[in-house]
Amino acid sequence: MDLLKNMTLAHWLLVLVAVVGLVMLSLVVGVTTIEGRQARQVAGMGPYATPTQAARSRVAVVYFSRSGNTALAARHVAMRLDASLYALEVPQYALGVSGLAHSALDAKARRDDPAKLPDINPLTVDLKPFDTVWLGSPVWFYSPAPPIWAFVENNRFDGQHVVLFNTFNSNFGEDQIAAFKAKVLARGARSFEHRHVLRGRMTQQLSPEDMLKAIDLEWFDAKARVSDKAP
Ligand SMILES: Cc1cc2nc3c(=O)[nH]c(=O)nc-3n(C[C@H](O)[C@H](O)[C@H](O)COP(=O)(O)O)c2cc1C
Repeated sequence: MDLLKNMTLAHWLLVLVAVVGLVMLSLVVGVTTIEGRQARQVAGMGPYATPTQAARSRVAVVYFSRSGNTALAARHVAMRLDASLYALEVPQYALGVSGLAHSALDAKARRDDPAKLPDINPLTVDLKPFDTVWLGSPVWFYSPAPPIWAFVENNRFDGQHVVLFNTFNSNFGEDQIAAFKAKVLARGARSFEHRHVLRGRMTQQLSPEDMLKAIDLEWFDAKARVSDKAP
């Protein structure tokens, strides 16, 4: 009791800072633990290899994924469309606390200054053989994640139909999708569509199987878009 009575405002502020710090730390550790578990869960699902030149369609699927969910969606789309599949790698966004921090900081930086884009590998893909290009990305800070913006910045889509697809937990900004569409059209695309799958907040998310069911239903079956597969 004496200890409490003798505490000054500075002491209380220190306690507050320590408590806030601990809460933040446990949040970050919680998020990275869940992300790691999910990534391991989806890693082996839906294996897909691009078909040989003769068999493949005129559809490409290019995607970035940090914790594997967009990658699973991309493999699924590619499988349905006999598409060529390309993954964009950004090592500094790897799973873990450091990767999470880099992801968040870079997403914020790009929102503040659209020219701030990360290095992606590959930087370019030969898209000439394709009529339709699907671009996949998680949503970070209400916008497609920086790597897919970097891909659009460094590639052309002349005369192509581009489909942006996103996995996300809760919300994205229509203004960000409109800006992405404008960028894709400015890089030569003839048309643009947006498809998305809501996974739900971290503690109550769709299972990977249910996410794929939602994709089948909402992106393919319900709308039965005829433009997906090249003739
Ligand atoms: C840095 C960061 C920011 C995020 N911001 C959002 C957001 O603004 N809205 C949202 O719905 N989900 C957000 N998410 C969640 C991801 O979009 C979601 O978990 C996505 O499915 C992950 O895809 P991936 O497994 O392919 O990386 C964010 C995730 C990270 C790591």
